[in-house]
Amino acid sequence: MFRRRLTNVVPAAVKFSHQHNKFFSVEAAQRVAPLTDGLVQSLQRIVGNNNVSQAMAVREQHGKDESYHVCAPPQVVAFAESVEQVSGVARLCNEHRVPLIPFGSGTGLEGGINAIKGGVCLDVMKMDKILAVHPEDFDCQVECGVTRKTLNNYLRDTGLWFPIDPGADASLCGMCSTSASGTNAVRYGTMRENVMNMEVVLADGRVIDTAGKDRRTRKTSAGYNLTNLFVGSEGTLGIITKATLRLHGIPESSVSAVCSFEDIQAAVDTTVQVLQCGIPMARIEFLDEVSIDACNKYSNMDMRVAPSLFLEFSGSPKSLDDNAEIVGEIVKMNGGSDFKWATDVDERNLLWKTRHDILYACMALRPGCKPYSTDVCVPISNLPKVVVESKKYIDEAGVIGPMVGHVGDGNFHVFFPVDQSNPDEIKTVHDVSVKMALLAQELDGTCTGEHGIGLGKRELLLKEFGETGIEVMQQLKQTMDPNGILNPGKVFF
Ligand SMILES: Cc1cc2c(cc1C)N(C[C@H](O)[C@H](O)[C@H](O)COP(=O)(O)OP(=O)(O)OC[C@H]1O[C@@H](n3cnc4c(N)ncnc43)[C@H](O)[C@@H]1O)c1[nH]c(=O)[nH]c(=O)c1N2
Ligand SMILES: CC(C)CC(=O)C(=O)O
Ligand SMILES: [Mn+2]
Repeated sequence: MFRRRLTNVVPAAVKFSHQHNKFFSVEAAQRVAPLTDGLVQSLQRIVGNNNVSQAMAVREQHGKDESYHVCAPPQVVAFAESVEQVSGVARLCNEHRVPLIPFGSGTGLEGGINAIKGGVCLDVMKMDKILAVHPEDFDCQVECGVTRKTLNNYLRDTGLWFPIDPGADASLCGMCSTSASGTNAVRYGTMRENVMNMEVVLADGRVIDTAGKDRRTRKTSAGYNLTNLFVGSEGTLGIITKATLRLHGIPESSVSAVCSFEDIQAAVDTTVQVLQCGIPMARIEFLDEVSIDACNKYSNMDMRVAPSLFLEFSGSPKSLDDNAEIVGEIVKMNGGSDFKWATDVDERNLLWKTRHDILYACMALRPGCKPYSTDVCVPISNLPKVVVESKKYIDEAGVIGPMVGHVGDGNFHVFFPVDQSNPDEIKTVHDVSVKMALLAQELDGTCTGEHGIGLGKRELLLKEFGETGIEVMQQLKQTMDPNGILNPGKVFF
């Protein structure tokens, strides 16, 4: 049979292995078996001719996310329009032992969609229907391509919203697959707490509902928790085609504020004390002085350039006043000042848009660079130590590393703007990132609170779980995907 060779044109790139402390080229990992014309034709039969593309521009667009990980294009991109098509593509790839990579909105930060072993990228964004909203039960069901902003626009007149808010307008099933969260997690939890059920296509094309068909209960004791097995599985165990999500009532009133501190210790101590007092914060986000400076420039703001907290209170007007007063006292006790209140909706939206755009503000500090981001999360009482030590690591390494954090969850990020083509630079920031993660792990924390493992944190996962823990995960993977077709090379080596 005639075989067409689809070469993977991958820019010279490096992948760092700290186990062996050396660099090796991603290109080596990219030498993959060619796809047959027959397989491409079968794909066209399943999803339609117009939904299969081998154009280089389309492949490159699907071979990278928003991070510094170098583009690794799939050999072909297929666009699915129904669960039957997703199932057909999975069955085909499984029969032919071809890698299959689910693709949402491509906003991930750990190289989760990069096709490091070639294969078929399955873009599911055309499956974008909001299937049901049950306002009386506070839940809804969406197809995988619906984004969080589309859902919230749709819900606008219901008095309900879906609060999980990664800065990007990500697909809701991509968010399930990375266990995403954001600035509202301190009040509403992460994707884990807000997904009730999912329809998932398995590697061999079978379709399951993780909590049983049409189940949408607040609680369940029925069998194993398959829903939470798939949340955070990063496309390695199945393709999520629908999600049933919890909704929440829009609070009666909200007010936001910014306040600043002399040093980062004071800002983070304030956070810990506020939470320990049991104040039900709607949001509490930390930005260091480098981030504030970047925001001022990018978002045209005039905040004092100092370590700061962005706060939000919500609830009844009376509870807002009471809580804001207590927090004000704690801020003052820690030497904080310069409270700026945002009461009307436009002012509040501007403040949170500034926060959500921070990645782009920080990237503007070094135009042309890409973000390498850290994501450690620790028990709240250990947060001050990890933040302060991390700042020292950044300063010692002499790199640009703005810090921002969902500190109410014990989670924060450093964004390093890096030149993707400079291995020395990547190694320098990687070393800082590993030191931070090891410290967090030592202090009962995790290397990733919300971005996932992808390509970038596989060795840290081994550290976090130990060999037996990883072995159990690999046994699960082997059971569910015996031919290893689903997003190979992610989460584990
Ligand atoms: C500016 C900005 C700001 C933020 C963030 C990004 C950016 C660009 N993020 C990260 C990102 O938005 C988050 O990881 C999303 O969950 C990714 O969703 P996508 O749909 O883009 O998945 P994307 O397409 O990038 O895929 C990510 C992973 O999920 C898998 N996948 C995607 N769809 C799937 C499906 N239907 N079934 C199975 N697997 C699937 C992919 O294979 C891949 O492994 C983030 N995150 C966060 O948690 N908190 C934050 O604060 C932010 N902030
Ligand atoms: C670190 C990032 C790039 C995005 C993020 O998670 C955030 O802004 O909170
Ligand atoms: Mn974040």
